[in-house]
Amino acid sequence: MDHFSHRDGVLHCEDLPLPEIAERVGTPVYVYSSATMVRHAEVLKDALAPLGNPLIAYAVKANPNAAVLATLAAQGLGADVVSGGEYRRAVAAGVLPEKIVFSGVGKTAEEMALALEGGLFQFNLESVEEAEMLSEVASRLGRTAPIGFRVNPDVAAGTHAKISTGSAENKFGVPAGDVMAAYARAAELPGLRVQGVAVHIGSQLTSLAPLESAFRKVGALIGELRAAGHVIEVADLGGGLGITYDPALPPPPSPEDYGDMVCRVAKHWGVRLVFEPGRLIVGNAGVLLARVIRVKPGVAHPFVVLDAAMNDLMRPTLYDAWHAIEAVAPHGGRSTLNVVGPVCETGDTFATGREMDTVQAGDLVIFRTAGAYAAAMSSTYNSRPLTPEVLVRGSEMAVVRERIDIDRLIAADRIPSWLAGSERSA
Ligand SMILES: Cc1ncc(COP(=O)(O)O)c(C=O)c1O
Ligand SMILES: N[C@@H](CCCC[NH3+])C(=O)O
Repeated sequence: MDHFSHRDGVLHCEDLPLPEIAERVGTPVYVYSSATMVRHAEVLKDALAPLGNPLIAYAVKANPNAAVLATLAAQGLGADVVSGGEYRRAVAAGVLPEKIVFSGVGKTAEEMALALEGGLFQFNLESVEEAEMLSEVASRLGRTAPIGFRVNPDVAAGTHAKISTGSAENKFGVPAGDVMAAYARAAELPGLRVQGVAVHIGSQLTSLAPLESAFRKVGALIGELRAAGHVIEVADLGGGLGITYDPALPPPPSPEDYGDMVCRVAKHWGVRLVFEPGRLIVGNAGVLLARVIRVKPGVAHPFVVLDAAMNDLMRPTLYDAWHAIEAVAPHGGRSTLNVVGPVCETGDTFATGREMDTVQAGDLVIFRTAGAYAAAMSSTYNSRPLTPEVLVRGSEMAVVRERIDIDRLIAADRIPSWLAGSERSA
């Protein structure tokens, strides 16, 4: 069921008409459906239930809003974090530390200490150098760090090059040929307890084949590691399952298909499985609601200039990503349009030659599938305010991030004293 649908000719989020949100909070604004997030969490839990007691550690980077994290924590989900900031956000929102995995190639000693003191399920390490640093930090704190290495299985994920992580040339993970030596070294380090293995090959994967190939390599590796005397009780299979952006394209595999594949491959590994889904849980639970500032004539097609821009939604310019754009209260016609924002970059283009609802100045539009890697990647480029976020539940709404306005941004800047004699102070 789609929680963003038309009722009486107007798009609603659950039971709330989107124009009401625009009126109360202004535009642009991110709008999230609580019911969609809960349903996605439930569908995934059901799909993975045959695997025993898997840990579903939501990838916080997809949408780190505290209200989103609290919604998912209430569903029993843990968190996959990649920074001290994400760790702190997750814990502050109610995620249990024992359900947190810490990923990422560049954890600092401070971030390691934070997670060791607060507690976590596992560090996913990406190099021997990192293992050595973690052992030192843990020893200094009188703790033992539970670890697994993230292996780079060298499989082509078949996704956009900028979000592919499991090929040999990517910075992520320990190369397959170095994995046994990495575990041997970790076993010697006093501050570490080897417990698992991890893999993650990329995001927005639309085929199960590369995932299955990576997981089979992990299965073989578990056998080799055990034969070498390591205790392997955990396998973290990462995230990456794709979602529908363009309904005209074939749908990605369902969570059920994914669960069946994992069952076939991993059910008898004798480990606790961990999953790190991000986009799958929140991607289709959010839209970006924006207003048309004006429609400007163009040579090939008119330009629809919105009050949202690339600083609010980076995905189109960064990955050539396609997001559905729809009028909130369609007038009935269809047109071929270029949809752009006000930022001074040609890349501030959301769609070129898009056949879509005809719109005029003052109309509201939405970008669908803007729950993941959208608000999370926004900035204040061009001194634009940071877009607020709203969570809807039924006919209730809550502003879950305020608009960070320009006054706050100006107040955060400092003019150094050595400029005191300059013209501006005259
Ligand atoms: C280590 C790790 N885990 C999980 C994810 C979440 O990926 P997705 O949102 O595609 O499920 C990512 C992002 O690619 C990641 O780098
Ligand atoms: N930011 C990317 C996904 C990155 C996944 C993180 N490893 C996107 O919007 O598709």
